Amino acid sequence: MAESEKEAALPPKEDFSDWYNELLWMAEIMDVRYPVKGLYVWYPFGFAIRRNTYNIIREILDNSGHQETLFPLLIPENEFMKEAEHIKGFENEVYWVTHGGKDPLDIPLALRPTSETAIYPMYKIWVRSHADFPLKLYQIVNTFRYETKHTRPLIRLREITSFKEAHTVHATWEDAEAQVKEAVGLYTEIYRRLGVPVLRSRRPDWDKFPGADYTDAIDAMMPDGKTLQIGTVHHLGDNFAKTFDIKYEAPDGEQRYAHQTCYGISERSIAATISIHGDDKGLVLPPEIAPVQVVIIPIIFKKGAETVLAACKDVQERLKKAGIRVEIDASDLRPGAKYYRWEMKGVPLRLEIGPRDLENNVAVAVRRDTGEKEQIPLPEIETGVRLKFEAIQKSLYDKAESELESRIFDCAELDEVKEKIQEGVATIPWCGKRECGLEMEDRIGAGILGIPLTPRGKGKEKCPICGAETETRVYVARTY
Ligand SMILES: Nc1ncnc2c1ncn2[C@@H]1O[C@H](COS(=O)(=O)NC(=O)[C@@H](N)CS)[C@@H](O)[C@H]1O
Ligand SMILES: [Zn+2]
Repeated sequence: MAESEKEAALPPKEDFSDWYNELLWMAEIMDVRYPVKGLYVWYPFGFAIRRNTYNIIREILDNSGHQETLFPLLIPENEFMKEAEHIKGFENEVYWVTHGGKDPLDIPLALRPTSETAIYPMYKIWVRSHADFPLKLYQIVNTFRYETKHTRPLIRLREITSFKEAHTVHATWEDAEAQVKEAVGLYTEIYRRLGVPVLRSRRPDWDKFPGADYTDAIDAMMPDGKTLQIGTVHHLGDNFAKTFDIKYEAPDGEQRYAHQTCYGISERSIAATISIHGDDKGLVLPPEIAPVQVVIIPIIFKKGAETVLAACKDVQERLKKAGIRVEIDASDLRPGAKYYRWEMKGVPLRLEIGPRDLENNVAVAVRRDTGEKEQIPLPEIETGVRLKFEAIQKSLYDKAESELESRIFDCAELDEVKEKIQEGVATIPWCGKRECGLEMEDRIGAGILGIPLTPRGKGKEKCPICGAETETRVYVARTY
């Protein structure tokens, strides 16, 4: 567990990078002191946020026809090296196991960077007929990528500890396309539950997943104006089916290659949530994922201390019975120090109960996100707290959404794009030709994020590189 007192003070959020690093420690999310670069340790409090977040992900996947499973971590080299594009995309990132004890392994084993090459040899055995479709499995595992770019807890790890990967199989390309659309919708819903508004776009061809026909991506806007890729959905066509010989008997008796998709989310989901909602006092957590949803602070004076404490315990019991995660802070810290500690941990609602409140038969509810104070009659405490949670959830999302919208800038030419991506995401017309796209990236010094899935074109415009007429605008942004 972390030291009792945190000496350092949390930097202001506008120093986002320092704020983020300090917060992970002061709110006890992840400990970065593990002696392997890119590998970090979950504190129990952070792990509880992860558990609550992934319960939402499981709920949404399980309620949309997915089944959870678990495949091995180690992938034999001969399977890993089967799909050319996939190899090219991952050969510099994959870790290899070469020995078992003192014995060198006759076939080196890859630590999964993602699990296509672990799963698809099994899909080849399992898939027989169109009646087997749609096959929609997912797993939540750790994966390993030898990232050479700057590693960062929750954002860019070498051991991705919370990699949710779904792998689906369908009869036709169109069925797989429909699944991609469903997955994009599911990811949008997952992030709405986390209070995180997202940008959805089709990655340019040169930035799609290795071995995919195309990649649709979900990006969040981080406080520093850079975007973070917090989910990706890939249409794999029949590329992997041909490589791994995944065939099915069609209704007409023909043997056909299957069509596939895969889509992933990692602990970046938590990075985005704490970064977008946090403030100068620390975490601000959506109630649904807060490990502690309510903290009760007894306001104790010499006289009547017992009565106040007993009332607090009663409120705690009632809230627990209502399924709410609630603590009482009856420590001998002065109230201000208590508020500081629980605000750092993002507890959505504080209930203050003192002798005068008992006389009025109320508790004073203080919202973590707005600081707003309001009395809740004790007889209705359960309902009152639930209503506060709903108000907090809505307000977090609405605030983040208007912040995101205010940081999307429709630009007329490249110089304006260069300037605006310092603050957020720019849109600019693009004819769609590769050479124009690459030239544009070169001139701007930042990447094309993608073509918005909800078009943002403004009628007929000109490609800033070749002048061709186009109705498409693309997102351009600095990214993590
Ligand atoms: N090093 C990393 N650390 C944390 N999250 C990562 C890392 N690399 C990728 N991710 C997250 O994992 C998601 C899925 O990764 S991916 O490479 O785009 N896609 C796949 O691996 C596909 N097999 C779908 S599961 C990404 O959208 C990104 O949000
Ligand atoms: Zn062009």
